Amino acid sequence: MAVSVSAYGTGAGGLINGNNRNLQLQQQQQQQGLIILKTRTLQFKRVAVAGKGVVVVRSQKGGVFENVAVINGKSTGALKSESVEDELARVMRDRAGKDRGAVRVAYQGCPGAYSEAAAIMAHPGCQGVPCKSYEDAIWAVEFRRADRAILPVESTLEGSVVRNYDLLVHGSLHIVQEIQLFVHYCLLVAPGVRREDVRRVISHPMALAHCGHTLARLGLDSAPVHDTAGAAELLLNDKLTDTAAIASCRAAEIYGLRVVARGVQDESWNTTRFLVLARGSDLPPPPQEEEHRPLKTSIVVAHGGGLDALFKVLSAFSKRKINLTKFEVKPRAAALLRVLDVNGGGTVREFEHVFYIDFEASVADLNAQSALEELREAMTFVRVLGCYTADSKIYSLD
Ligand SMILES: O=C(O)C(=O)Cc1ccccc1
Repeated sequence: MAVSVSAYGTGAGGLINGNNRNLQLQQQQQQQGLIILKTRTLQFKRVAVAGKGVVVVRSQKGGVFENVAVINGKSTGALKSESVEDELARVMRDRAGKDRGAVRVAYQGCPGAYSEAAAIMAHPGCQGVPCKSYEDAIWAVEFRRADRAILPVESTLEGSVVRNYDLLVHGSLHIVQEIQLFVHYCLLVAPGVRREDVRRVISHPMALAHCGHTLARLGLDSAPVHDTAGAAELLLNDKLTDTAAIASCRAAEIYGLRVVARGVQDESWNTTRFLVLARGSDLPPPPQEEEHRPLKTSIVVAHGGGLDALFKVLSAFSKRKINLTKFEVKPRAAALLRVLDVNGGGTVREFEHVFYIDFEASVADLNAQSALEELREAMTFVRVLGCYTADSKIYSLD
């Protein structure tokens, strides 16, 4: 009987030793606010200590989740599922109020997703806030359910994740940090499934793209799902016996899956870049120039078209010897950039021609200010998305 957990622990250290029917729990591992538990009779995915004593454990019978126990003396009968969720939400809110230390980082996916790992890399000890979509991760920060959001925005193999750039440009959050990862993928199966039983693979679209040649060589079909860790969870919940998930080793641990292959990515040098976003009202102090970690500024430029636009933008930087690390022409097929033109009497204007640019200088640098001023005169719309320390290191993630 697969068991899952409905909320995210804060690693409050509150070890659960509740004796509840089959639920003799013992702590196995504590990671970054997660307590991985196993029991003799039940394979827990994860049991969250949402606050003092309130732990919810769910079982799934025929696809229907029900709460089999709530530790701390309250029997399941006393709690209907929605009240359990409400109680958890209340406890989590209380804890969030008390536990100001842990930065809450919203990410798209389930615990064990690569974005969660990137969040922990960016903010060690952070509290992950799993979200159903990238939009939800951004809304979580907008509505103060999280302090930061982390989004994958490009990879060397696949280029930019245009829809995430669009989310960034259309939203009001600012880039405060970048982190680059070598993402190394594993092939996971549910317990009892053999490698030779696998006919297809499910995972996040970007993970499938990064492993495309490997999957073709293995003769495996593939289907995109929500996220890599969500794919791992699906194997267990739907008892899939002919399907594998491309996900992390950590997802295998959390969801009790077996790793049948490691390093299934096509190119181990492939790098995925994540951006960390914050509310404008909550920006960290402006980054200081450090010798080995130059500053970077990201901007978006929209214009009315014309071949000279490209020349004007490039010359504004080149004549000031400002190095560009990214120059992306937003694909025409993607949604138009729609902005409220406050200078134009508050009219909404739509732009078909948009450049995403990163340059190596602080937005406060006078030389950069001069280049931005020239762009503002020549272009219709220029917005600074953020100024942050360039991360020259590339971390490895399994
Ligand atoms: O699905 C995940 O695990 C994500 O966090 C998205 C993702 C997928 C592949 C590489 C980097 C991020």
